[in-house]
Amino acid sequence: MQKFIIDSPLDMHLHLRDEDMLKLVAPHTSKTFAGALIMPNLVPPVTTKEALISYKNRILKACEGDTFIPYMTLFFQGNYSYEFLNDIKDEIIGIKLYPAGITTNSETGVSSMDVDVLRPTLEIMSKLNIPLCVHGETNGFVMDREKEFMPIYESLALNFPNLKIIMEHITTKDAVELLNKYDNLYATVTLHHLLITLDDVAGGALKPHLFCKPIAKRYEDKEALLQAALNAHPKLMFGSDSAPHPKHKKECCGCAAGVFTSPIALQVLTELFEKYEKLDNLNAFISLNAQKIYDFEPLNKKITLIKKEFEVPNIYEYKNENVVPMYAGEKLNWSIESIL
Ligand SMILES: NC(=O)N[C@@H](CC(=O)O)C(=O)O
Ligand SMILES: [Zn+2]
Ligand SMILES: [Zn+2]
Repeated sequence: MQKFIIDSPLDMHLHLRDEDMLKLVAPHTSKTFAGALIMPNLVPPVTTKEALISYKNRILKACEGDTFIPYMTLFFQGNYSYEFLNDIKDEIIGIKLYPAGITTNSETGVSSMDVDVLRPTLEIMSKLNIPLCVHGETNGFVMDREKEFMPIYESLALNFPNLKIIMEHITTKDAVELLNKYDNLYATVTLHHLLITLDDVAGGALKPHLFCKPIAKRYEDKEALLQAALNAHPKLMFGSDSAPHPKHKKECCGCAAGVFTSPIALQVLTELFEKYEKLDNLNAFISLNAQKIYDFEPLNKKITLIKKEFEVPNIYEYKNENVVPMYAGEKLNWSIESIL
């Protein structure tokens, strides 16, 4: 096959940051994606209606000229009232919960994952039909953090059967298996976790641009994620978790966690699904599943990919900001031909 059309791609887990970094990275998503779920971990995090609407407007401005919907999220706090959530519910697609200190800009996240502590807010969310997106890691041993979080997902799923729970950026076989156990559990998976294991990050010379949370795991985990994605598991959505940090914060002592993949995501996914002869499932994985899970209005943006070499730039820059993409300087087999 020489050409492939992706219908209304959606990125259901995206970090756009703010100010010049927002202006630098947003167009890399808004040109080629129909919409994206925007993470709220700014400094300070997005916790008020005012902050949310003004952030949405800054995003729309950074994406000017593109047909693109930013689906906004609120940063979970245990003290949101029914009135507050009822008032903001039409502005948001979900609320993102971070255990405190577990990842970039999560210091003000929740300090307890006890269901009874979280119950008041989660009951309001169930009633108002607001999905819960979760960064599911404990603070245990780094390779076991997601696995150790599985009982927490189970107890959330059991205690709040009417709450849609999205396990964000899953990285383990255990999480894939849990998807099939509870009706109200869903998940996103990134591009990089379909491609790399811990070996690619730290098995040879350390690769800071592949360092992210949750850390890439074992071969069998990658394999389970890949099979679920290639077969367009109906409860799994594409969420790039494209998480830009400036080069000096990646290539240093104390490397920030996050992989920047927005400019290469569609090309690499096409190559991957083609390699396994699963291109027929790509539109479900990258768009239809999310539309069903989140109940979207119909979308219409067609991206034509062509089998033609694309050399990934070494760095993207705007004013004083810069960011190094995954596969910097390398050649990909597919390029974006046109956008309609
Ligand atoms: N994934 C990451 O490694 N980093 C994300 C935060 C997150 O999604 O956990 C970021 O905001 O930089
Ligand atoms: Zn996260
Ligand atoms: Zn993220």
